[in-house]
Amino acid sequence: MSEQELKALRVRIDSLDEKILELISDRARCAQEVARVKMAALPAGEEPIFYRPEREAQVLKRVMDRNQGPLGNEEMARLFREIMSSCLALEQPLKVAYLGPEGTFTQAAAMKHFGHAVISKPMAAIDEVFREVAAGAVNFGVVPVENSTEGAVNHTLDSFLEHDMVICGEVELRIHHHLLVGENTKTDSISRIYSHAQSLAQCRKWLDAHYPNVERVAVASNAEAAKRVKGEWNSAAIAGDMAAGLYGLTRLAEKIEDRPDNSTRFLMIGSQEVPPTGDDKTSIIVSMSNKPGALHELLVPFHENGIDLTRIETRPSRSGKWTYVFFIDFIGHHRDPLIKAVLEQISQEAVALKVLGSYPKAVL
Ligand SMILES: O=C(O)C(=O)C[C@]1(C(=O)O)C=C[C@@H](O)C=C1
Repeated sequence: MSEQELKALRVRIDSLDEKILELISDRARCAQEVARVKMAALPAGEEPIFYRPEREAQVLKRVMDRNQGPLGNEEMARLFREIMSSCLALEQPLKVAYLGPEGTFTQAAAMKHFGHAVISKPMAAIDEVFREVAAGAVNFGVVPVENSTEGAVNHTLDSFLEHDMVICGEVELRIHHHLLVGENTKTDSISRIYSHAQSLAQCRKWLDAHYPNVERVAVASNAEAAKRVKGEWNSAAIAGDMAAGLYGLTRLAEKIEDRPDNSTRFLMIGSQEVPPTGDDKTSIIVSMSNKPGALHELLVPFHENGIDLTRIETRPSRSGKWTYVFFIDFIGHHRDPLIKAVLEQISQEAVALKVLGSYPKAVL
């Protein structure tokens, strides 16, 4: 390519950037207008709701449907995700609590779902995220709920039994783990490997093969593990990209998770109900009486009405020995007439039924 061709292309890029800049600014002004309209339409004394997850899901889906490349759908949606995040911040900057410290996969999930224009607050434990949301100190919380290799995150499920919380979104994140060390650490000097228990479990086979005799130490999060090894010459951490970058660590080995499709699903929790989008999921908690066939009775209405269950999890109910609650996720919104009827049917047999929330299926 000649210098002249390159110059001409850069002139074109400059001119396109100017148009994009103008269009983004136009869009941001529109969002400011939206905020004005939302405030004007408000009955006296009510708090305006600026964040509209159902609308955001529609915007991102529309972008993906219309995209003709060369950028991929996910890439394009990610760009629009950030534009929308900045537009919302003009209306109202969202405050989001997540399972910290900084650099955790939960923080990465929060950014993937809300974009980077939020005020994010790391919390030390899952229960603290719930409490922060319940206290109204933040608008939303982000917590992990299940991993494709290791299963349910029980702390999160149990927190739903203790707090009245609405699930208003979900996001899935591909989890890649790396073996990270500080500047002066050599491969053969490692005598301890820190990580979160779930991450150690997700890399169990790799660790057995490469570091069978090295002590594995479970800590509160992978970011906490990364933070520790920064100052220790004989230890390593298992953590992801964000933590590696944040603490300036070196990757001794990359993508060491045992399963290449290792993914974690995260939930957004708040107090705001989300209207239907036509492509939603619902999460419920049900407790049945302790009698033979109870689980069958619970599942029959879903089967008979052709409702797609995406997950069922059992946890001790905490209100009696050997009694259980079921966490069930299924496709549909609790305001859909068919889902309404099914929930009605189940509640007649159930000891208790609580809808945790209906929310748009993850777009990104
Ligand atoms: O449509 C709205 O209600 C808006 O506030 C605009 C907008 C956007 O930028 O598209 C911004 C924030 C909302 O969460 C959803 C969409």
